[in-house]
Amino acid sequence: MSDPKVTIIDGKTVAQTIRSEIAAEVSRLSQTYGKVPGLAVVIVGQRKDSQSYVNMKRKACAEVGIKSLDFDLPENVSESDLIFKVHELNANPDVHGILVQLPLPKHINEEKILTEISLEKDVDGFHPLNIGKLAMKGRDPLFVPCTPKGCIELLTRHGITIKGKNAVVVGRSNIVGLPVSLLLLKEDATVTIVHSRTKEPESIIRNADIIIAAAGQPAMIKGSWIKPGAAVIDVGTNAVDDPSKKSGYRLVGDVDFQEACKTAGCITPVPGGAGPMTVAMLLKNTLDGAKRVIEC
Ligand SMILES: NC(=O)C1=CN([C@@H]2O[C@H](COP(=O)(O)OP(=O)(O)OC[C@H]3O[C@@H](n4cnc5c(N)ncnc54)[C@H](OP(=O)(O)O)[C@@H]3O)[C@@H](O)[C@H]2O)C=CC1
Ligand SMILES: Nc1nc(=O)c2c([nH]1)NC[C@@H]1CN(c3ccc(C(=O)N[C@@H](CCC(=O)O)C(=O)O)cc3)C=[N+]21
Repeated sequence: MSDPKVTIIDGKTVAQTIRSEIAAEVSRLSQTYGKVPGLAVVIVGQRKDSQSYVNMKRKACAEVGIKSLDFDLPENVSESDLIFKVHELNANPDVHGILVQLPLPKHINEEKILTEISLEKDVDGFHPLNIGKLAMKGRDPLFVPCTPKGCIELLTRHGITIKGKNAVVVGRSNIVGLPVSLLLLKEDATVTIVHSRTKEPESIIRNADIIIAAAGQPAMIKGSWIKPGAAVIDVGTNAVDDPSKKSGYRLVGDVDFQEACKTAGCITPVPGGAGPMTVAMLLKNTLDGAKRVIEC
């Protein structure tokens, strides 16, 4: 049993609310201008997890009225053919957002591909210039990466103040840990980043008012590492074997959820926390990108 004082942050419900708001805006655009936002999703190869994420995005687009265009390229596609595809999408006026699903196969230079995506269509917010602006004081990127944006949205929609708080981010990847740290800093938190070389992570995490876990390590953060009352956003999405499930696995976060519920003030579950928010923020970024073009 969890402590009755803990609030479970229901990302699925918040995401659903945001999706309804987006659907209303899409319908307004469609009625006023006869145009709808378009999202192009490029996927290279047959990774099962990538296919499943892309399916979720496709379904979410359909639900809010965003037109989704899917491009499945073979695992052995050349870097130049992938760049050609990106350029084609950059030039396509029906496309307002371009997402190239990561990770890419080893023979393709990820940085090169992400740099080729038009800044105005970079709905993942992974273009180096968008990330650079996120890192700089007084600059605003055109797009903020979806998972980090979703984490902040979950905190603010639950009335959790970020300003002046000690925030600890576990992980420093380009797609989650680093951008969420930059975003928390922009929101005036005091930010510490824990990574695989950090000595004594427990004592650092124990000092956190806000914990963002994005290490990809199942249940590595124990209940005893959490300061009483802390807000915990668990981005980790780890598949662990579970023979009792039809799929043979279940998803767990980076935080030991059962234990953490005894100490945390509020916490996101996995699944149903940060994941659905990522998809909602992708739709929001696509809508915002489309509005900049359609309403100009
Ligand atoms: N819910 C969602 O929307 C999303 C969920 N995810 C999930 O989030 C998790 C992280 O993803 P991603 O950022 O892409 O992963 P990466 O593997 O790219 O990065 C993991 C980061 O965690 C650090 N790390 C690894 N082990 C430890 C440890 N024992 N202690 C402290 N830090 C550690 C690594 O440190 P170092 O840099 O030193 O190697 C690295 O910075 C995964 O479970 C992924 O599935 C990811 C994207 C979106
Ligand atoms: N260019 C790019 N952009 C990304 O944003 C991106 C990417 N590449 N590569 C992979 C990661 C991972 N990611 C997730 C999105 C949604 C859920 C999600 O909705 N998860 C559900 C569960 C899903 C399930 O049941 O399988 C949940 O947590 O409730 C998870 C993970 C986006 N990523």
